[in-house]
Amino acid sequence: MDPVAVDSTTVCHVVAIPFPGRSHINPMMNLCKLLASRKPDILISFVVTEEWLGYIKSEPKPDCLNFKTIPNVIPPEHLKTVDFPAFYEAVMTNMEAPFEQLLDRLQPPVTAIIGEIEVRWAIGLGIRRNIPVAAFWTMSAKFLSMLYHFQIFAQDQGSPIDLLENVDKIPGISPSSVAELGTIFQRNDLRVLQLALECIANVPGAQYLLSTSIYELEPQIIDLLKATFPCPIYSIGPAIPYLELEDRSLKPNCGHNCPDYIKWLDSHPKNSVLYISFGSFITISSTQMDEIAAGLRDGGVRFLFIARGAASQFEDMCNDKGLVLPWCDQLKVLCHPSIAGFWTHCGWNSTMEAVFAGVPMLTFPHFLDQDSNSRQIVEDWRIGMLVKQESKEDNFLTREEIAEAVQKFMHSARHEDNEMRLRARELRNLCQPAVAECGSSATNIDAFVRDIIKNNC
Ligand SMILES: O=c1ccn([C@@H]2O[C@H](COP(=O)(O)OP(=O)(O)O[C@H]3O[C@H](CO)[C@@H](O)[C@H](O)[C@H]3O)[C@@H](O)[C@H]2O)c(=O)[nH]1
Repeated sequence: MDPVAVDSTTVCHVVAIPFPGRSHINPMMNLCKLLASRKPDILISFVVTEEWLGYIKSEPKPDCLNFKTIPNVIPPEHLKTVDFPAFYEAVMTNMEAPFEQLLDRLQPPVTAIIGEIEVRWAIGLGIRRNIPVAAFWTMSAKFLSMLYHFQIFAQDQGSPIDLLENVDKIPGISPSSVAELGTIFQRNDLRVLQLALECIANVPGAQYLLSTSIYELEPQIIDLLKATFPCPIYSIGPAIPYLELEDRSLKPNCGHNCPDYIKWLDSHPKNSVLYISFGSFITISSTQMDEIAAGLRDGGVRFLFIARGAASQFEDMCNDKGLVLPWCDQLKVLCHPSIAGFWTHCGWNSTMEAVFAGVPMLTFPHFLDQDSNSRQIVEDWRIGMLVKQESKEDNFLTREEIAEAVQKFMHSARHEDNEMRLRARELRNLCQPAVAECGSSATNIDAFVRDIIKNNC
């Protein structure tokens, strides 16, 4: 890595420490790019493991941002989902010491830390070292509020799952969200939830809280969080790569530099393609993947399917109807005019990208916050439909169910005057101005930069 160039205009040295995972590193990097775009003389050290540096070192980054590494003290990426609770635990326990040693070596001295909330030790370390911490949350404001109020309520009361069975009211949580918490506790590993609650319990020790939501999207919840936490809260979302949408090589009809999948999208009519991706983290069983492939074929809709490691297995199913790829530039795909809808697992980054692009969603939640995001999409914002009303144990879809669901969804999503599509456009028109000059998120980013410089640099 290049030594950091520090010149006389450097005013502030911020260290960013994301949770090691694509859907955490991406929004943290997007936040850093936003900070750099508003204040190019800020100095940012972006800390990842050596393994992660290998994945991201060639990605574009602002000049004021430098990658810094700690050793690979956690299990490798390819083993992450084999035992996620053990991976999560390792992040909580193994990364702090090497991070602190790195902190001692960084020059000029660090003036603020942007620490992801799920990196449990970041806030405590900041308190111990007298370095202010901005706690960074990569999920919805609603999910943060639910978990925070639940852990306050649950303190010293035994097993959370037993607690939820006998309660219909928890201060700060609406009765419908208490029911949602029940589903979340049933569907997820209790060790992971326990660790997530421990992380969230630390938030009141932070000097600042950065939310990747947009104020206009969750105004009441963000106001509730402001009344709950002692520190200032800045909703700066969406933390997605909208600054890069201007890249000519990924626009429709962009000529010879264009990736083949954008050319393929260019060749199809407006609102005609279903985009399918289940994020960077969850593993879909091979049996379920086979059903998805067969259901898409039988459903007869045009699709672009991101199958990650399994992509090569499904190429044969495509004929002239679809394209299967391991990965793509998701926001650019979602913003392409030929995309009619997005079949998603409801990760928060994907949700925000679809909202930003004004694309309706077919929801298929699996893990942690995804049930809650799905409810927001389908019930609160009315910009999507659930792929199947699943029972508590069964989140499996047959090919017949898939064929029927994608046909029904596409029938609605492709029509300009369909209510779900109109609502998605309305929400886009509410959210895109937030990132424009003087919009709520742009104003909050400026306020955050001003505050950390005024208070800490
Ligand atoms: O072909 C692809 C597919 C995905 N992505 C990106 O991968 C990320 C996926 O993130 P997300 O939609 O949040 O899904 P997960 O990877 O599953 O995210 C985990 O982390 C999120 C943030 O904490 C949680 O909301 C999710 O539930 C959790 O599974 C996004 O930045 C996408 O743009 C691509 O760039 N190309």
